[in-house]
Amino acid sequence: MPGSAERAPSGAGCHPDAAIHTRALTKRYRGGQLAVDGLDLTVPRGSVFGFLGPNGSGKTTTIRMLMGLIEPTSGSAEVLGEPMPRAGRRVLPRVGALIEGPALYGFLSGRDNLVRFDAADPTADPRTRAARVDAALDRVGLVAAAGKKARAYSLGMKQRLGLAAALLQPRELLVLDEPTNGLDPQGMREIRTLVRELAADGTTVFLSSHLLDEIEQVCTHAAVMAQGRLLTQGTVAGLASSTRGRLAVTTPDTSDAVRVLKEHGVTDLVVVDDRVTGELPTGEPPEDAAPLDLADLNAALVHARVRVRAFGTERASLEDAFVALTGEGFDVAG
Ligand SMILES: Nc1ncnc2c1ncn2[C@@H]1O[C@H](COP(=O)(O)OP(=O)(O)OP(=O)(O)O)[C@@H](O)[C@H]1O
Repeated sequence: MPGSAERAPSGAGCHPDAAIHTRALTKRYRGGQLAVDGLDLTVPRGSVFGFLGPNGSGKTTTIRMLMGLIEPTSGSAEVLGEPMPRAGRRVLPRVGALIEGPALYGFLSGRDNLVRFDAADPTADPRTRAARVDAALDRVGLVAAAGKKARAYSLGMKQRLGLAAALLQPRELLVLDEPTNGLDPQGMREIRTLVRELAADGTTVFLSSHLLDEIEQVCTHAAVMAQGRLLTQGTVAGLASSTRGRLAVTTPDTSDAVRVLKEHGVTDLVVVDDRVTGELPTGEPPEDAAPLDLADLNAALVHARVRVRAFGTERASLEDAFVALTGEGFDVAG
């Protein structure tokens, strides 16, 4: 189906290296709302992929299409190399999902909730159920609280129990919709640690968030959505480095510093009080390290007898990248 506005370089067909691959995926709700507009998304296997966008940008709608919960209006989606929703019965057992909070029975203990989830899975052998449940509780750090009623759990514990349910079977892909939404900082940290651990075991994790900070802390890759459209996707380091940090030098010898920096190709120099900032020459900085010539630059300043109090780059964040992409801050209501 050759579309008109395709940007993905690869042709149609199977994408075995991608955990998720969509092509021109579009959802228009019955009321006319275009929630997802021509989405070309590629989530590499083994990545921790952050699906980022303000409220209402189409993240949940995308996830619901990927999981076969709603039909796309047009376009296609592959999950673990298989077309969705068509191959749902084959694909979904290999995917653990936590969407819009877990459905828990408050009057049951954490352990009994998991027993109930496991029993609802026709492929799960009842003879090994207890071992599976214990392993899942252990995985999310809920062994000590396993006997407590779920309604007495904190929100973070409930999220962890939901994750445990998703982890009763080995999964190739975890899809988490806003997993830290509503959690306190401690709960957020716990979920992030868990995501990192799961990813370290080789599970691909696809998580949506409206928190840039969170994506930056746990994700290797990210895609940025706004108003149903994909603004960009790539490695987190790459996205941030496309908005490079400025060089900043603190010195009492500002005019000498400006001269030396200019000689070394630094541009757009600005002096404010005892601080000189400028754009580093565009070389080919490695994705996640400081540009190569930083040490030489520092040495050159010292050699020219510029007294340097502080020297470094102001690190560009994903937030800077987002602002550069959209020209606006991140807290945009949908
Ligand atoms: N069932 C629905 N019927 C009509 N419009 C909908 C429906 N669900 C979502 N929308 C609209 O589609 C757009 C995208 O919503 P979606 O929930 O996918 O965004 P989101 O990025 O996940 O945001 P949030 O984090 O707030 O859930 C919004 O404008 C929303 O109002």
